[in-house]
Amino acid sequence: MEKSDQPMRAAVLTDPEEFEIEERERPEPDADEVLVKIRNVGICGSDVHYYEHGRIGDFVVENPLVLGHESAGEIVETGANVNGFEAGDRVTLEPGVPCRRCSHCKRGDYHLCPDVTFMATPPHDGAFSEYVAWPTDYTYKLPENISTRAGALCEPLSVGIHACRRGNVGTGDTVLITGAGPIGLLAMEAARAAGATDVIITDIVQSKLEFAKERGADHAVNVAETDLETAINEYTDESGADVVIEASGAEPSVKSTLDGVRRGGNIVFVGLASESEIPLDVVDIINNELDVYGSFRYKNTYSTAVKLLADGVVDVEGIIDFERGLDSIDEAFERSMKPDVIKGMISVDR
Ligand SMILES: NC(=O)c1ccc[n+]([C@@H]2O[C@H](COP(=O)([O-])OP(=O)(O)OC[C@H]3O[C@@H](n4cnc5c(N)ncnc54)[C@H](O)[C@@H]3O)[C@@H](O)[C@H]2O)c1
Ligand SMILES: C[C@@H](O)[C@H](N)C(=O)O
Repeated sequence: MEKSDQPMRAAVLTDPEEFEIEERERPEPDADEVLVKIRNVGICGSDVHYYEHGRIGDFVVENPLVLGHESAGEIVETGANVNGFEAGDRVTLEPGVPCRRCSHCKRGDYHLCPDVTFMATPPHDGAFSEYVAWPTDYTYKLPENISTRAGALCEPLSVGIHACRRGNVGTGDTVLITGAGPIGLLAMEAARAAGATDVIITDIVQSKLEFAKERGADHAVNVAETDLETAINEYTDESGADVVIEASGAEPSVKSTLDGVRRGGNIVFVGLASESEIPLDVVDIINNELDVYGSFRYKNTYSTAVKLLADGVVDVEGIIDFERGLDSIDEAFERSMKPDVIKGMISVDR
């Protein structure tokens, strides 16, 4: 067991586009918590957004903040009441911890808890640091065959799994995924795991579409050059996709979901558009009896993500473009802003 009276290093966002590596007190695990030595943390688009703009909507970085919510590492200490976990266990951390008492939590919709503490969402610190103390009920063991790099990406995979569950993706389905970023690509993995036999993916960056095809998309449509409806009609014998998962957050893409879905099909909105009000043809939704779902974060997906990874049903590590140590976090964030980059990974003890 490591000594817990030593300080730790953390990358702290002190100003827009400025990290400082600070020495901080190492957290003490509470009775129901484990202390985790963080190994890997993925860089998410929301981290990059806070880095660039200092805010996402109503969430404003008012005080220095540790970013990072896609994390995995190794337990080094356990709280007094902890059972079932021990030092040396490699784990992934679900970043949202709810109150466990409100009506949403009690209904099982803990991801909708208004008092959730979500890593790297102001004012709560995230995981770009050497240690994090975390409650065991939001901590998941990684079997031997899952790396902590992959374990960290249980987070965006969870977003994909939840979106597929919301859209009821099933065996033999044709799924249209708009946006081939990390969320779109991992939604594709989740859709395949749920039984989708045909996946059509769109983007406006050709290299991302080529990458999506290498990763198994049946068709990749560059919607900057090709009309989506025409392409979908061609690939689905005029019927449309059973499920559309909007994972770009781009306004034209949000609108085009109605062109891609079949009559009676499902649309799942995952991507967060910069404009929250986007006109959609309600008569079209009624006449075609479409089911339209919002998909917010996830619930009860981490165990599934770990099982899918352990069984080799999904791949997440393949989306990592580059890996950097904590000291190179500025460079990693600058690089993550380039449009052809999919996923940067911080390896804390690199
Ligand atoms: N609902 C949730 O819980 C949740 C969770 C995580 C992320 N998100 C959101 O999901 C979206 C995707 O996340 P990401 O990390 O993959 O982002 P990303 O920016 O890496 O990927 C978005 C992709 O969409 C592409 N794109 C842009 N315009 C397009 C268009 N008109 N048609 C098709 N593709 C287009 C971009 O080129 C990019 O490849 C973001 O809006 C993010 O904020 C939502
Ligand atoms: C769910 C998570 O990946 C997302 N970026 C959020 O902050 O809500």
